[in-house]
Amino acid sequence: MNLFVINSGSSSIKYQLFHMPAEKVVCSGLVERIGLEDAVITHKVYKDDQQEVIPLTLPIPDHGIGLAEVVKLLTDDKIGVIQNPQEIQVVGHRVVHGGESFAQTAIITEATKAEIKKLFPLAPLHNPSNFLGIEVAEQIFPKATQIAVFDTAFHQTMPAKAFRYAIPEEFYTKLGIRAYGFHGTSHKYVADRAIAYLSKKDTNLITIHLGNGCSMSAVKNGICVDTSMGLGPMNGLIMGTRSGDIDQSVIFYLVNQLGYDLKEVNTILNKKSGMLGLTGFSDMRDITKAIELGDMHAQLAYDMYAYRIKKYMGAYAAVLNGLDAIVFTAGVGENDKKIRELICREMEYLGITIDVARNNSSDKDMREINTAEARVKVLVIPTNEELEIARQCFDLVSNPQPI
Ligand SMILES: Nc1ncnc2c1ncn2[C@@H]1O[C@H](COP(=O)(O)OP(=O)(O)O)[C@@H](O)[C@H]1O
Ligand SMILES: CC(=O)OP(=O)(O)O
Ligand SMILES: [Mg+2]
Repeated sequence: MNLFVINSGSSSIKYQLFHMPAEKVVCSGLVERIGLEDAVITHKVYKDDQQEVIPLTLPIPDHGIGLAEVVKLLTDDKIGVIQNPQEIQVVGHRVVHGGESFAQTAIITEATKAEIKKLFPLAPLHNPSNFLGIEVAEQIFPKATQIAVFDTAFHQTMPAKAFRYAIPEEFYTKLGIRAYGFHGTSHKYVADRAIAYLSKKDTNLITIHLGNGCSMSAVKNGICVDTSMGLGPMNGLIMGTRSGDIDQSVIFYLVNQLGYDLKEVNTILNKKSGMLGLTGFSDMRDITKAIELGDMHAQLAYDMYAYRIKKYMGAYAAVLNGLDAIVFTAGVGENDKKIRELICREMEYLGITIDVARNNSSDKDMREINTAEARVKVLVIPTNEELEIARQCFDLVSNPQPI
């Protein structure tokens, strides 16, 4: 079976074409820096264990144009891997917000699309591009079964004491206002790998997903018990362009005292804050370069970013009542050794110490970076949301659920 996975992030589109059930990757790619002048598509074709890499640099203003370019590459006369879009039987889509309607992966119907659309206001950087991806894919692959895999699904196991807000009861019961959590596909994928690696029955894990969006989860025996994002993907850690936790008074002050309207405040907190607001750069690679050039704003932002994560680690170690491993994943977590070092500095009390040489290794595979004597394993596990999505889609079409 040819199964194509589309993962639209806030700044990127990742995609992979799999032969299932063998999980063989036929081609994969990444459209990065969407919205910037120098967006890059890196398309990889795998043939007989050989890899051909095709890099293209072109302006890509939005996710729709990005996806159209990807489809051109898939069906290209010379480097294409399919001749006809009808060769794709299943398309798996990452959908960020599924609310309380979707604790499981779902076949996309008009009703599913209506639910996804209803949740646009809660995930404005994501659900619209996920939805666009679905509509583009329905046109390009009209014969394929389209399936949605939700970021929120993994977190549906959180207990009410973790997901409820202390606001009047009816806001939850009538309006569904609660914490949902995001990046669930990634947290689940790396947690499952960590558990297999630890080969231990009872496990307490903290998974730390640091991409453009960032979140952390406390995972007990493979089940999510708490996570840092909330009603929408704005809460918790400092991110590329999102503030993470702030005192709600900031919003009232901006609106009531300084005359901002709520739309502006939303744009500020979602798109102009986080590392971008503090430094002028949203991409961690630009920030580390600025630090090397002596930029004090960049250094402070970097310190704040690490400090916020450290605070959540303390909270989650308490929630879990113990810790076997912490896992770093996603663009920043997998690649930025300095941030891992800064986060784990002075954490001996929790049993966390990093081995400098192991942390500096440029090995791309899953690896352990703690010192030999450390009580807690510190793991770097490359996330693979696309593979996790492919597995869940394959399971669903192989064992369809009664409706
Ligand atoms: N070598 C690197 N060093 C530091 N940060 C990196 C590196 N490579 C990628 N990143 C960071 O990873 C981020 C993107 O992560 P990713 O998980 O792909 O994000 P998303 O899925 O949210 O678009 C970029 O913003 C960049 O800051
Ligand atoms: C939910 C979220 O923040 O996703 P991403 O990191 O892909 O932007
Ligand atoms: Mg991502």
